[in-house]
Amino acid sequence: MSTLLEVRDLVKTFGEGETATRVLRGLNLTLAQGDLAALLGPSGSGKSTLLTILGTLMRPTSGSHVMLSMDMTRASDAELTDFRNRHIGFVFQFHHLLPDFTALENVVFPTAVGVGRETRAAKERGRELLQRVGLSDRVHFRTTQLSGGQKQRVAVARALMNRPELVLADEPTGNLDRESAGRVMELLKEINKEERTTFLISTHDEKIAAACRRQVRVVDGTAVADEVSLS
Ligand SMILES: Nc1ncnc2c1ncn2[C@@H]1O[C@H](COP(=O)(O)OP(=O)(O)OP(=O)(O)O)[C@@H](O)[C@H]1O
Repeated sequence: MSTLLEVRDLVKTFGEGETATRVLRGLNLTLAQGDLAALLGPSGSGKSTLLTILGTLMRPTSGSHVMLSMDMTRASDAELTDFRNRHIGFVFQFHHLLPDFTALENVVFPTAVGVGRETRAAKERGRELLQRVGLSDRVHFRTTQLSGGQKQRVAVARALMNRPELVLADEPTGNLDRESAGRVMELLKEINKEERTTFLISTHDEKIAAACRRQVRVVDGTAVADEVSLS
């Protein structure tokens, strides 16, 4: 399998001097194209920090970060923004949908920001994605008219809008009941299989982690213990 991204000796320190907190302490991780990986670790171990760096939303203090053969540590802010829009999707614990907009408008939004308007092709893709996540009958519903699980499925559709190679999900099921959580996880698995989209999913839920092919554990911000499940 070809390598999608690699970080080596990744260090992230917040603050300076006596109050400095060293969160990531030389972390190594390689993701292959098509990986479906859970990111586990105790609260405060640095999972969100790692996802934020991999999403190019924050720079590491030191270490290397290469994705799709591009050296992220040498890229300008504008290059990072462009790269992020093209290649990375995000799903968060809280859906972060725009409340006054419909499901379709929320899904199309990332593209609309990129090109300055909602093209017909973008709307078509948005509709297809909403159908894919099982919400074809909710296309024109506003965010406020959707259940928690439905909102999170809209957020998954939105993350896929620009056909990203990598989707970073930070506790995507953390706010959902067990049944909705299971359904969202099933959906991520199907998309991973069908489109070979790579997923890195941070979770405290061992059941969600077990549904992934890889389990990556952050231990003391230092080592990453990696277990590849056989199922
Ligand atoms: N901007 C910041 N400034 C200072 N410290 C920070 C900042 N962001 C995170 N931290 C610290 O870094 C550590 C790791 O936080 P992070 O959110 O990455 O952990 P996590 O593993 O995602 O935790 P959880 O499972 O609870 O979400 C915490 O001790 C946190 O206080």
